[in-house]
Amino acid sequence: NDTSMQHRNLNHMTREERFSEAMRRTLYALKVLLPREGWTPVGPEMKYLARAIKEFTFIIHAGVFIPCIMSYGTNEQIAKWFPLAADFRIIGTYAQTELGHGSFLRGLETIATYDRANQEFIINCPKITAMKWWPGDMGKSANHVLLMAELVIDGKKYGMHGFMVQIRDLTTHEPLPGVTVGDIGAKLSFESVDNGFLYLQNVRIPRENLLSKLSEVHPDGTYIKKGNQRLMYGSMVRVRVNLIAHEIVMPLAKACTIAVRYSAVRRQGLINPSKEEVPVLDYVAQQHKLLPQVATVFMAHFAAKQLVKMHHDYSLEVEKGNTSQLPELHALSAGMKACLSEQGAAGAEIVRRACGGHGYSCGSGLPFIVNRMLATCTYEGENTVMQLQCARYLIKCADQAKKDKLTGSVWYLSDFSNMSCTAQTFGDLQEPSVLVKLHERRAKCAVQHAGKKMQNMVKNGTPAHDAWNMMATLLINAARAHIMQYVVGTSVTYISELSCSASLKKILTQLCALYALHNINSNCGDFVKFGCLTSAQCDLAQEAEFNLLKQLRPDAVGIVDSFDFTDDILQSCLGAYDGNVYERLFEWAKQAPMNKTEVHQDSYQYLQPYLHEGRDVLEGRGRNSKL
Ligand SMILES: CCCCCCCCCCCCC/C=C/C(=O)SCCNC(=O)CCNC(=O)[C@H](O)C(C)(C)COP(=O)(O)OP(=O)(O)OC[C@H]1O[C@@H](n2cnc3c(N)ncnc32)[C@H](O)[C@@H]1OP(=O)(O)O
Ligand SMILES: Cc1cc2nc3c(=O)[nH]c(=O)nc-3n(C[C@H](O)[C@H](O)[C@H](O)COP(=O)(O)OP(=O)(O)OC[C@H]3O[C@@H](n4cnc5c(N)ncnc54)[C@H](O)[C@@H]3O)c2cc1C
Repeated sequence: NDTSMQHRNLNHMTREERFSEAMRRTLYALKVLLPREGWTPVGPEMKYLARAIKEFTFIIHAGVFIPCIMSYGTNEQIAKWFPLAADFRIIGTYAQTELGHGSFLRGLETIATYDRANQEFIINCPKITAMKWWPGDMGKSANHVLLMAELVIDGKKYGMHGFMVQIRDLTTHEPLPGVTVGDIGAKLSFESVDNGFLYLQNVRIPRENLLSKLSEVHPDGTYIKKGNQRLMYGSMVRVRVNLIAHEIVMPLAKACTIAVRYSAVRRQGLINPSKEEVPVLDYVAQQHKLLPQVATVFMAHFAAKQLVKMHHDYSLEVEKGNTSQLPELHALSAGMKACLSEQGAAGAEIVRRACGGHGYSCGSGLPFIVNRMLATCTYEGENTVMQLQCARYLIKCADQAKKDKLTGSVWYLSDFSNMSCTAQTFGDLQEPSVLVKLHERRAKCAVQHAGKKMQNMVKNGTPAHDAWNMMATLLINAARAHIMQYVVGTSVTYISELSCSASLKKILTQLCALYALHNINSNCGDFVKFGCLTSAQCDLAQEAEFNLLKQLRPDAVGIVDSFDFTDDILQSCLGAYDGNVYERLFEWAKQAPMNKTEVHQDSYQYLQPYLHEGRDVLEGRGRNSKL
């Protein structure tokens, strides 16, 4: 109810207005509105905030830069920079991606050369492709960066390290000497974020600005490794784990709320010719578009909770020096981020399209969500690259499964029990345990299939790296299959352990079965190819899905209402709680800047001569038409 937090209509604002409005609102919320324990905003307001603000600023500052200080800094460095960053007295970003490289980190070209005489690092972008490009909050907001650069001592390269680099004056906010920085221009979404470019030429920083939890450089230039160097990639793992809830589950839930509510209101066409027009939600085709996406919200939410818990447990172990969980966590977080962002972004577009013409209007609130979700497929690890990282781990585990009993998320790779499906009715295929087994078997076969193909190629003389490249599509499919079995399995477990009413558990179980069956029916080639299902059982799987659509239809609106988004959060003429779609659309359109005046003078000047000629002809004064 705080008017300072109410959204102005984003579609009627310029990019610069949105940039400064997001900054005003973010700072107001984080520094004025929210109770804080130390730096962390706490209490129910924080949860509301994460749902409420359509356009944050300082996502990277809060979500990446500060956590990196904690992960890569020594206690002294944390004591120095954390309080400043936590209180927004310095604004930072995570500057890793370059104009020439984003996925292949070993190809990054920015270098930090140690100058022993002055005990400083000299930072350089040796050529244009080395310029940092994309980091959020960097173009106009940040005055510091956590710069990921190649450490060089006496000509020897030591790999990517993190350096704290000040880029703007703390009084004037002007770029410092040797710093060229700015905004990279208009993007598909994130209009309020100043993703930036940063060109550094002979910028000097003190030796103490190398974040030294994992390695350090002594004054004489001696390099000391202090821990598992893979922990340098830790910030990306943490963001991948956290972004699923914030940037995939939440936006998809908003899109589903809008589309399901609108579909319950929008009447179009007849099912029974003798009856009146029906709400489009009565069409099974519409249910088939919307309800599996609603199910995805819940299943992704349950799986993400499990992954966050796994990351938390791993973090506690790392504090004790045990990094043994890192490979599995990296593979799972990379795979989950890739597969759920792919599903989420595709799902948001499916439900947008299901709203017809008005789904194409920004007044629906859907283009904003769809465009923003598309970015999740690219940032924090491009999806293909992430799926291949996941597959790399699975192939290794499949080899190990031949001699060891595996545990954790890959346990099923060493399960050699009979996994054939005995389902005789579509009801059998709605059973959670049957659906879990089917997904495990499909994943196991997909991993083994990809591995076998590569082994055969290598046996026939193909170099391993070429076999890997040529089988990439099978490896990506194996990664997807692995994640799907993880999502279905964790969701079934989560729901079974949930203490809630029987009616709620029934709905959640139906949604879980719908998610699993939709995945089976969308990938039935794999399920038949790997002997998981017969062709007749595939027919049953389709029947099972359609039956669930029918069962869930009466509760569809109630289910999305349970996401509890206010109208101000949704900012949607189609998804408002009162269902007054047409009045809201008309009101919204009238507020558009284009309608500030009845006549748009700038364009009228071009049209005027022709209109006047037309007027004269119609009033009998003009010359005949040239035509
Ligand atoms: C209010 C706040 C809320 C916060 C919520 C979050 C909101 C988020 C909003 C999001 C806003 C956008 C933010 C975007 C930020 C960014 O995009 S930051 C930049 C992201 N960039 C990347 O992710 C780069 C991706 N590339 C890589 O990670 C690496 O290049 C690679 C692909 C992994 C390859 O690296 P390389 O060193 O070449 O490795 P390999 O040879 O393939 O493997 C070597 C071994 O290392 C293991 N490994 C690789 N990565 C990791 C890791 N992250 N963790 C642990 N281990 C890793 C890999 O498995 C190999 O192991 P072995 O098989 O045992 O050899
Ligand atoms: C909205 C947004 C915000 C961002 N914020 C930040 C930030 O704050 N900080 C930051 O450092 N970066 C940020 N990034 C950059 C982001 O991390 C990179 O864009 C991302 O890692 C992808 O790298 P790339 O752009 O080099 O793509 P590329 O890797 O060049 O991808 C191009 C194509 O090559 C393919 N490809 C690449 N490598 C392989 C491979 N090994 N095998 C098979 N195919 C491959 C990819 O699949 C893709 O199809 C942001 C990006 C976006 C879009």
